[in-house]
Amino acid sequence: MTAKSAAVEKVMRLAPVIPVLVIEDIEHALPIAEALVAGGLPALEVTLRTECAIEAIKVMKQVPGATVGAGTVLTPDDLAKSIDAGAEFIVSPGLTPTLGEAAAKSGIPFLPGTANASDVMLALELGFDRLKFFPAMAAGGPSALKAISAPLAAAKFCPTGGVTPDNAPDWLALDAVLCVGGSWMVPKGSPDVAKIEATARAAAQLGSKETA
Ligand SMILES: O=C(O)C(=O)C[C@H](O)[C@H](O)COP(=O)(O)O
Repeated sequence: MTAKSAAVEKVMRLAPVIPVLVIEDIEHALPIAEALVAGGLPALEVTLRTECAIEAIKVMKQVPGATVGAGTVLTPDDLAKSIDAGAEFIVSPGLTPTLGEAAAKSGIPFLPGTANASDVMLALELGFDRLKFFPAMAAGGPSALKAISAPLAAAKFCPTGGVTPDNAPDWLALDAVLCVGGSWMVPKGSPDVAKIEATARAAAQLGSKETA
């Protein structure tokens, strides 16, 4: 494993699933984070897709046991804002040299997005080998990732995008997969915390990868 990716691997091994969160109302941030952590999913990815996302990162960090990261980080500016808010890891749907260099310079655990062999080769060139595979199902599903990782065995992945409780076991069965990401635990709208906790608990049982 590369030195740059060691810290993000720790985040990937916290649980089999990283919930991908779109927080529309800041009042939802705390109850959602509490329910997910109580259900056994401590790593939380707050996407920078909504106005209150940065505030939501700050709020969720107050939950004991939560490891809160920023998702949909597209630019060095997004990266800086996320770090200022206290994000503990960074997820991006893709990878550019500019973003990769900024993330490396900051030293924050970084999970860049890749969708094909060339993306993975760029990530490896930049020193990252713990990667998001996005959009996981649309990019070909488990068979595509299996094929990509045959010649690029140094890379390990968090497939995200179209992952469901039904197909997650197929992903988690791959040697190249350390965890998956998904939004299914937290549907849109006012949070039903009991339901979120129960869905999180089921997700946490999906089969975690022990540290080798
Ligand atoms: O926002 C980002 O940074 C992304 O890369 C996209 C998200 O990871 C997916 O949209 C989650 O996918 P679903 O679980 O299918 O909802």
